[in-house]
This record gives sequence, structure tokens and C-alpha cells, in this order.
Amino acid sequence: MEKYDLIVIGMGPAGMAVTAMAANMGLDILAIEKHKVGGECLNYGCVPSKALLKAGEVNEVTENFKEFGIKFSGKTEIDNPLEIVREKVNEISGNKTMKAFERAKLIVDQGEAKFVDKKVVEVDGKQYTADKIFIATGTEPLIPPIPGLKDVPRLTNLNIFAQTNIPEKLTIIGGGAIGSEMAQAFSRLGSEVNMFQIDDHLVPIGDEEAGRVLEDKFKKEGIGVYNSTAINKVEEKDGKIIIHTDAGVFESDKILVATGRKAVLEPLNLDQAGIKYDKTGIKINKKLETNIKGVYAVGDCNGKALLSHAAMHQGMLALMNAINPTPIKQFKYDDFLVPWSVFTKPEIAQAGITEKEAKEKGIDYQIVKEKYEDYGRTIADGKPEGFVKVITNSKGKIYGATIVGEQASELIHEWVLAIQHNISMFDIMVTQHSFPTISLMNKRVAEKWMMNKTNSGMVPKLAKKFI
Ligand SMILES: Cc1cc2nc3c(=O)[nH]c(=O)nc-3n(C[C@H](O)[C@H](O)[C@H](O)COP(=O)(O)OP(=O)(O)OC[C@H]3O[C@@H](n4cnc5c(N)ncnc54)[C@H](O)[C@@H]3O)c2cc1C
Ligand SMILES: NC(=O)c1ccc[n+]([C@@H]2O[C@H](COP(=O)([O-])OP(=O)(O)OC[C@H]3O[C@@H](n4cnc5c(N)ncnc54)[C@H](O)[C@@H]3O)[C@@H](O)[C@H]2O)c1
Repeated sequence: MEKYDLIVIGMGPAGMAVTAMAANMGLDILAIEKHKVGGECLNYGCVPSKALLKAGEVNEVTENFKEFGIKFSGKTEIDNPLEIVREKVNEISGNKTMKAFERAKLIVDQGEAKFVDKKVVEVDGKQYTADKIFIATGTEPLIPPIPGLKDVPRLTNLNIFAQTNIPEKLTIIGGGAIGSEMAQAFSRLGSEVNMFQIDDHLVPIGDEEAGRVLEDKFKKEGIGVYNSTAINKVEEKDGKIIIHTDAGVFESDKILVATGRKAVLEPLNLDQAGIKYDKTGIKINKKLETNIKGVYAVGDCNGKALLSHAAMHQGMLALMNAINPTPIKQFKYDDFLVPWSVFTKPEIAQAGITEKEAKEKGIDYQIVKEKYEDYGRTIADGKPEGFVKVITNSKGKIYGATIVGEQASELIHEWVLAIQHNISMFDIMVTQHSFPTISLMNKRVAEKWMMNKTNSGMVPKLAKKFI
């Protein structure tokens, strides 16, 4: 049996992070990928979705030239954006990605890896062993038990980017990250989109007010948003998809299901190795190790955070734990904040807790908010929708930040840094930000927090006395 220092199962962001770092350290690695290197993120997720959103954005900008005093006498025509998306994915998956794994042994597209013992893995009839094993097998789309849905031709993120045409009419089930991003991308490329969800605002894991800003924009762009709407039946008639909902009956050419994810663990044969799991994923401790010493589960498959950066971060932490002989100084995944961003226009981004979570936790908090419509740069750019909202307290401790608006996904990192490293509102306020960047919105919020303190109590009295 071939023996390695470590075996990685699954080559998405989590497995790639472990493999690239371990290869760089000169370790002997075997990485097994049943399908394509890059995993969900590169092949069917983050990358193609962002590329399609970009195509939609380009089309939308062209259609709105007149807002900038520019006449455009032609009309854009949607040709082959999905083909371009696939070309971009191929370009990234080629040498650019594979170079990092030159020093690892890769088994790609030869079948699924499964455990035959605690430290023995089999693929394509051959067995391999290692001291440390990293499971990084991700998730798959979850199809809800809506009557008829399993019997109609469905799109999920696994096949939507393989389509040849932009559908004339598209129904989307789900108003989360995937549903929202795909609704706007397809709508801006010409589809008539209706989206349905059981939650009461878009991007339901986030701040409600931010979800409403996005919903207003979607409605202005002609997207039908049906919140808190039960879907009773889905059927196919004469090649069309008919969806029966509490809000009425709707017909479309295609239906996209984006209703969350599930870990598919049966093929791994985890019971054979005694590795514990439940329906949320593989069970781990804070050090990302399963109940079997030396076997780690990183990324989406442990169900802790369904995000690429979290998957890569977990891969890095678990590898560092695996090579560290001191049991005390081990990295714990929940010592690190997990921000997230949804890449619609406007974008929504979150660091730390939301206002609702602050309320639920009984935290003595205050909200400070700056609107994009009150800042020169965002007005000049024609991007007045949105706000930066910070959950803080009178001492300036920062608990969370929600941003909805242009470049929210970039602005959020200042708040991630602040929360993780205990930087206060005062610190942000006295940090110069270049004018007129959109990031200056962050400083303006901190200034507002300070102004709220200095316009009452002793400060005005003392100022008057000592001026
Ligand atoms: C449409 C869409 C858009 C997204 N956009 C973003 C975004 O903008 N930002 C973000 O942070 N996240 C985004 N995500 C989420 C992100 O894709 C996932 O969080 C990320 O891919 C998880 O990485 P992973 O390595 O844990 O798993 P995956 O990427 O799912 O990779 C797991 C790999 O394991 C392989 N595998 C599974 N079982 C076996 C087996 N038994 N043997 C061998 N190989 C196996 C699979 O083939 C797969 O390649 C998006 C997801 C979707 C669907
Ligand atoms: N920009 C990003 O970071 C990004 C983008 C896409 C996906 N992702 C990741 O992928 C994961 C999956 O995304 P997602 O959008 O599939 O899930 P999600 O958990 O974000 O949203 C699920 C949506 O499905 C709806 N829903 C669930 N069951 C339903 C039913 N029976 N009928 C109607 N609506 C129903 C919910 O109301 C909700 O709107 C997310 O957790 C996210 O972390 C991230």
C-alpha cells in the first residue's frame, strides 16, 4: 500500500489550500478529486457566478448611458455570455491553478475516495494510507420536497452555467446568496425573472434593512420578488415550467433551485473508519479534527460556514494544527471572524453580528449609520443606494457591521479587522482614509459615532468654557 505524509480528499478551496501549503512545505501528499480540481467554487460556484454577474453589469451600464449624459443610438444584443463564462473558468483551471500542485500526487476523475479503515483510503480499487487525512468534500444542492419539483427538468448551480441560451423567462426558488446573484445576472442579460422564497427578505441570513434595499433595486430592474411565499406544486406542460404558489400561478422556460446545500457523505464510507457525522456534516472539534485523531474535516463538509474563504482558512488552520506537536497551541476555527458578501448590485456584506443578533443576545448596543445618498462620491458615481451600519456601544466597541451598496464587499474588511483585533470606532475615526474613496464611508460612520458623543453631556459645555 502506498504511504504518504497526508491524504487530501476533495480538491475544492479547502483541499487545494491544504495541498498547496503542504506541497510548499515539502510534504509527501496524495490529493484525490473525483471530478474537477477547483471544486464547486471554481467550476460551478463563485467564479462562474461572478463572471456572469459582470456580463449582466456591463449590459446594464450600457443600457443606462443616458444617466451620464451619453447618447447611445444602438441596442446591445445578448450573444454568448455563458460561453465566455466557461472560457474564463477554463482559463483559471488550467496552468494558473495546477502550478501550485506540481509537487503533489493527484488522482483526478478516477472515482470517489472512500475509507476502508481509520487511516486507509481507497480509490479506483487501490488503497493508500497516511498519518494525516483531510476530508474536504464540500456540499451539493439541496432540493426541497416541493410536490412535482423532482419530476421537472431543473437547473441548479451544477448545470446552469452549462446552458447555451439565456432563458426568456426564469423562475428561481430561493432568495439567498445564489438566488439573488443569479436573479440579477439573468435579469440584466434579458431574462424575465420571478423569484420565490419562504423567508421574508432577500439574503435572509443578513440584515433585513439591507435585504430591503436590494429588493427595491430588484423591483426597479423588473425582477419579481415573492417573499414568504409557499410553493405548492411544480409541473411541466408543453415544455414550460408551471409553478403554483400562494401568490399565484407562474409560467417560465426554466427553473433554478437555490434553496441551500447538503453534505453528501455516504460515498466516503465514514462508518468504516468510525468517523462521526450528522445531517449538517462531518463532526469536528474546534481544531477541525474529527473524532478520529489525525483525520480532519475542512470546508463546507463540516457545515460550519459555506464559504470559500472560510474553507481555505480552515484548510490552512487544520494543516498547521496537524504539523504542530504542541496540543495546547492549536488554532481554533471559531477564533476567526467569517465575513460574507453577496455580489449583487448593490452588494451586501456582513462582519460580526447583525442588529437582530445583537438584540437577541441582549447586548447593550447602539446603531450608527451613514447613507450612500449623503456622500459626494457615491452621488457622483450614480450609486446612491445603500448604507454602512455599525453595531457598537458608547465606548466604541464594534460588534458588527452591515454594508449594502457599491463596493460593500471591499469596505467590509476594515470592520473585520476592527472586530477581530479589538479596534474601536475612535481608532477608525482617527485613521485617515483617502478622499473620495468609497471606503471613506467607514470613517464617516466613525465620525458620526463621535459626533453623537460630542453633541451632548459635558463636551458642549466644556468646549464653550475653554474656547
Ligand atoms: C453559485 C455559487 C456561488 C458561490 N459564490 C461564492 C462566493 O462568491 N464567495 C464564497 O465565499 N463562496 C461562494 N460559494 C460557496 C463556495 O463555492 C463553497 O463554500 C466552497 O466551494 C466550499 O469549498 P470546499 O473545498 O469545502 O468544497 P467544494 O468546493 O464543494 O469542493 C469539494 C470537492 O470534493 C470533491 N469530492 C466530493 N466527494 C469526494 C470523494 N468521495 N472523493 C473525491 N473527491 C470528492 C468534489 O468533486 C469537489 O470538487 C458559492 C457557491 C455557489 C454554489
Ligand atoms: N457571495 C457568496 O458568498 C455566495 C454566493 C452564492 C452562494 N454562497 C453560499 O452557498 C450557500 C447556498 O446558497 P443558497 O442561495 O442555495 O442558500 P441560502 O441558504 O443562502 O438561501 C436559501 C434560500 O432558499 C429559500 N428556501 C428554502 N427552502 C425553500 C422552499 N421550500 N420554498 C421556497 N424557498 C425556499 C430560503 O427562503 C432562502 O431564500 C450559501 O449558504 C452561501 O454561503 C455564497
